[in-house]
Amino acid sequence: MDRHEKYIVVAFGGNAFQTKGEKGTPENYWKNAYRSAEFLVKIINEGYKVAITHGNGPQVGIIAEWMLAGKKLKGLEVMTLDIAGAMSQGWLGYLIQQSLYNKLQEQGLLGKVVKGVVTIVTQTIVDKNDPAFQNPTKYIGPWYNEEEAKQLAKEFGWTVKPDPRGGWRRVVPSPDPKGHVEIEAVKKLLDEGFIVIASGGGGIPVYINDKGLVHGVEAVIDKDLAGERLATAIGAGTFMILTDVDKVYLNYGKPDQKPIDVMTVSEAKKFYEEGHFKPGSMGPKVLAAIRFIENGGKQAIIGHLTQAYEALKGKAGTRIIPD
Ligand SMILES: NC(=O)OP(=O)(O)O
Repeated sequence: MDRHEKYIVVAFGGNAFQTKGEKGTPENYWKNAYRSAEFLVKIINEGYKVAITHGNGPQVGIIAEWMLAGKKLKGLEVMTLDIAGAMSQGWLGYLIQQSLYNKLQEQGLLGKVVKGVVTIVTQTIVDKNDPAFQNPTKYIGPWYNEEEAKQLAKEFGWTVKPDPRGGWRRVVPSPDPKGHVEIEAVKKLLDEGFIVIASGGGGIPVYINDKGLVHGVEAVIDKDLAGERLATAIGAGTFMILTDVDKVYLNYGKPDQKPIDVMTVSEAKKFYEEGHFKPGSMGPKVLAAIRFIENGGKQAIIGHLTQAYEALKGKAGTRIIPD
């Protein structure tokens, strides 16, 4: 596939909305969304056509808990996890959409550099027989202590596991994304000069039946793996994954940890197979980067949200490039 040098997919991690130790108040969500928008504006101002995706792990779990609270207090019905995923796309998409619109407006870029910002409720196709449905691995919602987590598991039939980052959390199935139902709309809007927020939270997991009809399934897809599908499908030259660490590291967290500035896709695969990158953390990010390059992408970048612009210029983050 032809690659468009100036098309870029940017994947926002959790710190785009909430930073460590901070309460999840609306004020904090807005503050962080505006901060994230600021980094994007610098990239947009250089003529990049930007599609944005984002995580939803904490929020989709919180939505599920709000529903359970509503059931307990008022007997309200609980929606399924795919519907909770759709809600999270609206919640987080709205925050990015409005903050980015306002930043572009303030800087006189709206109507000149871009026509507008739009969020697409995006459905991500998975295989309904994906073995991931039998082995929940995706952490969602808040962190608990072991006792609380086990009590909630008993009460609501959840699966809970210790999180390598500390504490215990609910885990749900996370099937491998294949593509997006709305991809042609994403391409059209980008070509027409809109900034597009798509595949939020990895997209709403759906399968397509033998009549070609779409149906939701209960899961949460990894946003970086789904972001790769998006970046490859639109022919983006660059796929940038923004998180809360400055670079990819070998032996991360150990006394001999070593930051990586640049690695070829073969080197990335070797390190991945050697187990340098933790599942549920750097693992899927590096895997998404490997897939992007193997599918014809020019560069994948993994770096800190606040260094997005510098990373795009090769002055920060880790670049994964073809051999
Ligand atoms: N869906 C998803 O991958 O979300 P997080 O990145 O927040 O875990």
